[in-house]
Amino acid sequence: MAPNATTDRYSVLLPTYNERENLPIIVWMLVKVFTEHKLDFEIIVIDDNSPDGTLDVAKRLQDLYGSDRIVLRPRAGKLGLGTAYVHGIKNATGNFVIIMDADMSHHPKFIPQFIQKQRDGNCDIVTGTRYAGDGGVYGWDLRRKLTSRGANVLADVLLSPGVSDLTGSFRLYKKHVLAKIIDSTISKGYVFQMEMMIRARQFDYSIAEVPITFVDRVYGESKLGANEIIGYLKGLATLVVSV
Ligand SMILES: Nc1nc2c(ncn2[C@@H]2O[C@H](COP(=O)(O)OP(=O)(O)O[C@H]3O[C@H](CO)[C@@H](O)[C@H](O)[C@@H]3O)[C@@H](O)[C@H]2O)c(=O)[nH]1
Ligand SMILES: [Mg+2]
Repeated sequence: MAPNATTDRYSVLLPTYNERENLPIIVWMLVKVFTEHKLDFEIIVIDDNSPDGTLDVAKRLQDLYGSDRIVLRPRAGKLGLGTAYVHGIKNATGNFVIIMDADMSHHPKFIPQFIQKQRDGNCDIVTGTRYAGDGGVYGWDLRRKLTSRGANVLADVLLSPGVSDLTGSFRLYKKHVLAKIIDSTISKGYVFQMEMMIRARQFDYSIAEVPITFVDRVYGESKLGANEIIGYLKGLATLVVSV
């Protein structure tokens, strides 16, 4: 079902590190979806001084689409995914914030479903899930599938927040809800997404799920290396002790 037009504004946070091929395509897809559904939006690009010149591409997109639609929030170096969201939300003008990857693994076609779901239940958070309903993952090798499943199961067993995809990062938040959750988080890297759900449950925010298909990137490479996996495990251990 397509959401109706309202005065709502959606701020999309796109963290980028070496995404020069992907950025123009994802931005075009986002503009198309929001325009077709007559929804007000801005796209905030948080680039960490990518060596491949992603920021130059972002500047050209800003010239093309306008600075009310494309907002640049660059940082001086690679400071991690968790803090990129924190940085990106600072000047967000929407009353809703959508967090998603810039490499098209998160397809903008799901956004109207997120919005409809949010409106149906006036939910605080809508989270995409690869691990319920029609959700799924395409293009990952067995090692990556096991890593993702393992990370989810481990977090679920240790912290039980009742969300089927704890490490997913395609989500819609009421902005004041996201700001409050961010204020209470301690994680810096990929574990940030998981901690967000734990904090949301602690604050008793309502969370709805939308099944999504996650398709592995075509251009560029994942930044989730061994260091991030070790960081995830350390972050999880810290959370288990602290919550
Ligand atoms: N600014 C910034 N962006 C970053 C950084 N690290 C990664 N990104 C951006 O964050 C997005 C996700 O990074 P990927 O490297 O493509 O992640 P992935 O391996 O596909 O992992 C996906 O699945 C994980 C769970 O299984 C998720 O936890 C993760 O968020 C992501 O959705 C991309 O847009 C990428 O450019 C960073 O340090 N800084
Ligand atoms: Mg990716």
